[in-house]
Amino acid sequence: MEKRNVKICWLDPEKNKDLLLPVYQTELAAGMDVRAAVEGPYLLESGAVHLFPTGFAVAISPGYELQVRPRSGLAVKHGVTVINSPGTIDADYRGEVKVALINLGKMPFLVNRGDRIAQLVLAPVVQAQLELVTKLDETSRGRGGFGHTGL
Ligand SMILES: O=c1ccn([C@H]2C[C@H](O)[C@@H](COP(=O)(O)OP(=O)(O)OP(=O)(O)O)O2)c(=O)[nH]1
Repeated sequence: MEKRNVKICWLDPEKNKDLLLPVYQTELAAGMDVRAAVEGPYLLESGAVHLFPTGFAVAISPGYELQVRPRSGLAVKHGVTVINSPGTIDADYRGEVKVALINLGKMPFLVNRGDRIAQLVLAPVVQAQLELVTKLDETSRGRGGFGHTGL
């Protein structure tokens, strides 16, 4: 599989030396699991949103983004997901990578330091070059959308 360099650094290496870098759990996994750098256990109440630290920053190649996506196990078993999924880490961002979780489940969810809370997917990006025109070409769909073909 094609690999692309992503520079990563701990923001406070001394404080975070107990944490592991994001890792692909299987050979062909698309996402690297990312761990919570919370200082102690954090209880995410039902219905609550919290921005979790990861303790690291990255530098991605131009033309790529890192997407912050939910882990399906957390979503299905506990209703815990990434509220802005897929979160976008821009190639020019040098701040701490953060994970915004929401607890859509009925029970509070405990996040411990080092828990795998989301996954990061490196994805290519193409910027749109907008061309302002007065009329668009016609298509058979036209303006139909939002279920106009039926459910
Ligand atoms: O889940 C996320 C989403 C974003 N970011 C960081 C990296 C990203 O490059 C930056 C800005 O994200 P975005 O463009 O989605 O946020 P915004 O609300 O539009 O803020 P800004 O005005 O800073 O672009 O915040 C994260 O750490 N985690």
